[in-house]
Amino acid sequence: MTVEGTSASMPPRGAWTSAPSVDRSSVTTETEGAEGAEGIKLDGISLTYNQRRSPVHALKGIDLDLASDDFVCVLGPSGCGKSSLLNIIAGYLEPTEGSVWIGGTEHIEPNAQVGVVFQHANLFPWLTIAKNIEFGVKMARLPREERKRRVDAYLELVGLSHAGSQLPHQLSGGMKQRAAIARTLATDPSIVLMDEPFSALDALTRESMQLHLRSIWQKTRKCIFFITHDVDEALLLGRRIVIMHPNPGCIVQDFMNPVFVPEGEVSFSDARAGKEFVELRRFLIAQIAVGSESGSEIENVSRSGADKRTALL
Ligand SMILES: Nc1ncnc2c1ncn2[C@@H]1O[C@H](COP(=O)(O)OP(=O)(O)OP(=O)(O)O)[C@@H](O)[C@H]1O
Repeated sequence: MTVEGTSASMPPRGAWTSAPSVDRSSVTTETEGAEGAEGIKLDGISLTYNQRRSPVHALKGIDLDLASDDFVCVLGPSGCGKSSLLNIIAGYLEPTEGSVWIGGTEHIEPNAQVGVVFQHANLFPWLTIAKNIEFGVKMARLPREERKRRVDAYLELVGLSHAGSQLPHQLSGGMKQRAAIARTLATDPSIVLMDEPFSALDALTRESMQLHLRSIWQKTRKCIFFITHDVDEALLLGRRIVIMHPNPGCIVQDFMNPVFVPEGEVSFSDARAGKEFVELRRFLIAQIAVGSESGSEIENVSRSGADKRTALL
């Protein structure tokens, strides 16, 4: 596949979705969500925030089908509605129009099927890492042995078996974020929503977290909806990539990632150096820039992700 220069013109859709390096056999292409698959189906989602001065049309006509084992990375300029969409899938926000289907059931409020990981770990500072992870599992009212088994399993999965008895302040930023991921996964959600989970980490820790997450996904095969501003991160992690544009927020690209590298095949640094990776990165940056220009009006009034979440919760 060749992506020319930094032109934002779209390549033929077929060339992106039939990339030979990607196995689409388990990816939902039909509207399975409403019929019983455990993925997500977004059906005509629109969202308008009713501000006092003028309404903000944050999302319009979003249709998306995700398979139960999809790892989709969502890219787009600030203010294009990524977090709003995540909050709707989580059940924190009600869409103005449209519906969310998970496992054949309309999803209208937060429940244990959907786990969320935010930019900051938000661990309880007075609980050990093991107790933090156990917290969500306790809510599920599982027997004590099962809780312990889960906590141990998820500590191991995120590489924190040695740190279960420590308090959050004794851990590095990356370890805290791994603990937050373990806490979410331990409740066994079928869908994991991640809103820029690594953006507060330094470059080295971030890469190590990316490796961890890819490995976790390959072991658990959960459906992951991952928002990022980092094009490289999307290309390294996402088996599928969605690009949104603002004003109002909509999906302009949705394709299987032709440069996705399964664990153990090529290192991230080798993957990044690949010709196709470089061309695709350039193309995606240009795509995002086009959205950024068309959405400059919205961008000016965009509030920080943290503010919005505080306002919502
Ligand atoms: N609670 C709110 N009230 C009013 N407008 C909001 C609210 N939350 C978000 N918006 C607006 O909705 C639009 C989409 O915002 P959203 O946060 O979903 O975008 P985003 O792509 O996640 O942005 P970023 O990448 O900066 O986090 C923006 O114009 C934003 O200002």
